[in-house]
Amino acid sequence: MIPLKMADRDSPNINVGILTISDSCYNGSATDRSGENLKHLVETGKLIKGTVVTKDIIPDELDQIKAKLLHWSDHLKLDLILTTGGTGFAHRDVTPEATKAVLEKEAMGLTVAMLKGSLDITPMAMLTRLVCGSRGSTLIINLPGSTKGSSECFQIASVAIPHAVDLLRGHKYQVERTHSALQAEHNLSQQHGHSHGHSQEKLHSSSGLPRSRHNSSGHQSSRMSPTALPHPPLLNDGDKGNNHHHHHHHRCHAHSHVNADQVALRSRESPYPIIPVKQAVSIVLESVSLLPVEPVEITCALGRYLAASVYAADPLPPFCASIKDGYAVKAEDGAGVRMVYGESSAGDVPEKTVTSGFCMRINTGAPVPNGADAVVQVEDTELVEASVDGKTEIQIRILKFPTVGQDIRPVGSDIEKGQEVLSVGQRLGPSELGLLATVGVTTVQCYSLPTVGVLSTGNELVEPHAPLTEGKIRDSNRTVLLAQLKELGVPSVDLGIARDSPDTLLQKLSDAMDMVDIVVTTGGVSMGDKDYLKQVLLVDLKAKIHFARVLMKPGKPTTFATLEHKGKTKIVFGLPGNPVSSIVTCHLYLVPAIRKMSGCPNPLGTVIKVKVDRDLILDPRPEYHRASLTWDADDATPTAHTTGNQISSRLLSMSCASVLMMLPASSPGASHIPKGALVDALVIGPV
Ligand SMILES: Nc1nc2c(c(=O)[nH]1)N[C@H]1C(S)=C(S)[C@@H](COP(=O)(O)OP(=O)(O)OC[C@H]3O[C@@H](n4cnc5c(N)ncnc54)[C@H](O)[C@@H]3O)O[C@H]1N2
Ligand code: MOO
Ligand SMILES: [Mg+2]
Repeated sequence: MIPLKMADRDSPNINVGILTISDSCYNGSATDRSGENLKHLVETGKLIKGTVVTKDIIPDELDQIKAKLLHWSDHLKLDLILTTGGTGFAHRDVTPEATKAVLEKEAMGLTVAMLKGSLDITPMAMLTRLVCGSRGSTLIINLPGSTKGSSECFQIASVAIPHAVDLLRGHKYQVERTHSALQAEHNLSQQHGHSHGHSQEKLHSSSGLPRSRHNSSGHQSSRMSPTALPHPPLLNDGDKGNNHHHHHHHRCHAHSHVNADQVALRSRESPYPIIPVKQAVSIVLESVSLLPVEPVEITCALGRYLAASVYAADPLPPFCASIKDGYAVKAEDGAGVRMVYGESSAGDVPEKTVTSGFCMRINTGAPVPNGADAVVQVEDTELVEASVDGKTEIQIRILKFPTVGQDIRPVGSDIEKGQEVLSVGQRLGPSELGLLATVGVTTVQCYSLPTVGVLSTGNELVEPHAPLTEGKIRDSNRTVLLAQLKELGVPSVDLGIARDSPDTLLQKLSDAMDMVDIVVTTGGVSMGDKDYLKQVLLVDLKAKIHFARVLMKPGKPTTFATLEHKGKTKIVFGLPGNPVSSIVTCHLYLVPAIRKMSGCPNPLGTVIKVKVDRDLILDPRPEYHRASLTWDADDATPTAHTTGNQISSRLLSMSCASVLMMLPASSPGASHIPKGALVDALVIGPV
């Protein structure tokens, strides 16, 4: 029996590619059971803590195998490639040969361990020709083609994989440290040196480290120079309203290991499966956790969620209080004439007692004097006799027979002593803050708020105030997202604009990780050769990409990742760059995530039924169609008015939109929604 080793929870996440090499699987005459099984084994996390970043099936062709291995190791910078198939003695079996051709270092130990383990199971194992080794920081392991054989061998190898991956990564950092030192030295000698870009180029040659063919951007440069940390951007307090500043002209000292120059080799199909919105939302909500509890002053607590119930220490009212302006009487005296004997006004303590035949003038909120058991409102009385100067009443007549307790609030009738007035998970709106004030609780335990960094990406972007030169457009996404965060009351950090370069992205993201819990980027997540975000997340930041495509319109390339930074889990939302796509996905994923982290027990937005005001043609993807609402006087259901052309670049389609109509995907039987039909709509703004 092969011992099963559980994946170490603290070990780093391993980015895995699974390559099935088989003519018959490739041409469809066989199903790829082995590849699917390996994927499953990785995903269950029992053997290694890994993510299957990509999976492919190719024929037993030497050149194709080599090209794929090169691409996955040099371009995708995977930690681990598992191949299955093509390792036998058949004429077409060339996987070991292709693997050998790309390896820089062979790992005989892995091969021998797998062979030994397999021989214990079947002597036929002696016919396998598995090759293992490393290329750059990628570990490549050949596994047999059979499901049983490949899973047995993978189990054996898995014991050593995390450590091997660590070593391969560690090697990289060690070289990086050398480079950092060289760069620091270089910076000193240059004093006020030129552009960092040039100095780095120079360093590559002066460091004496080779710039090899397949590691052109790989092993010889620093991730971050310790000598020139950029200024931190401004932290915006959720409710301070100063969130439109950021630092320009960051000097970029990070060096990404993403290979940016192999455009021709980029994937032509996204390796990420398209998942339904519901699943994407679940993944997001499962991946984020409640933030720690902190004491919050009542003056800063608007919009926060309570982490501890609040109880009343005193009853309210604390004394029997009058509900009306009138006279405190003894009910048993009935209607008729009374002598007016003094006054109880709010804030004072009545000194006299009401006795039979007497009453006391009283105001709303004033304590009911001893002896009185009812209040008669002034409207139900008439004046019988006033003092000569008209300043006081001497006698009045009660016109209606009073009942005991009439117009009196007994002690604790609004809030009992010890009563729970606010419970865990409640959002502190204005009224809830009032309750806190009422019960005299000026500091409450609330869940902390996440700090959210907002980064725009794109070479085409300029600041809204900057002149528009040719080929440029103004960055609107950042303004929208920062405003959205302000509306939610969460602190934000304006991370500015990142150029479409892996180095800049890495720099901005690395800087952000120290400052924020969540980074929201827009742009650079689709299929373009300059869409680097996912690669930087995977390769440089060792992030786990939970999903990168969602079946929705707009918002298809929405990307969600988590990464470990200094012992904390950081959340990254890579929203699509199209202005409408970024807003819609912000409402669907970011806002619920923020709500959950801040302690909101039901983080999903409100969905209502709306009536469509015209025929709507359905899209092949489920669509989030923007609309404004009106109400007809005699109809409880609002009518939804489309905001017009729904193309995801058209920001005007968001203007005045208070709901996103959630239209289903078209199907052969249903191509449109008829005028007057009811559809679900997510409320996204004031209605
Ligand atoms: N070959 C494919 N191309 C595209 C696909 C696809 O599946 N295959 N998906 C399309 C979809 S859907 C979307 S949405 C976009 C998403 O693109 P990215 O997230 O990579 O964003 P960019 O390419 O950087 O920009 C897209 C678009 O948005 C404008 N933009 C970007 N940032 C801003 C900003 N801050 N303010 C205003 N406008 C911004 C940018 O100029 C582009 O026009 O990809 C499709 N392509
Ligand atoms: O899905 Mo993209 O978001 O069309 O616009
Ligand atoms: Mg793009």
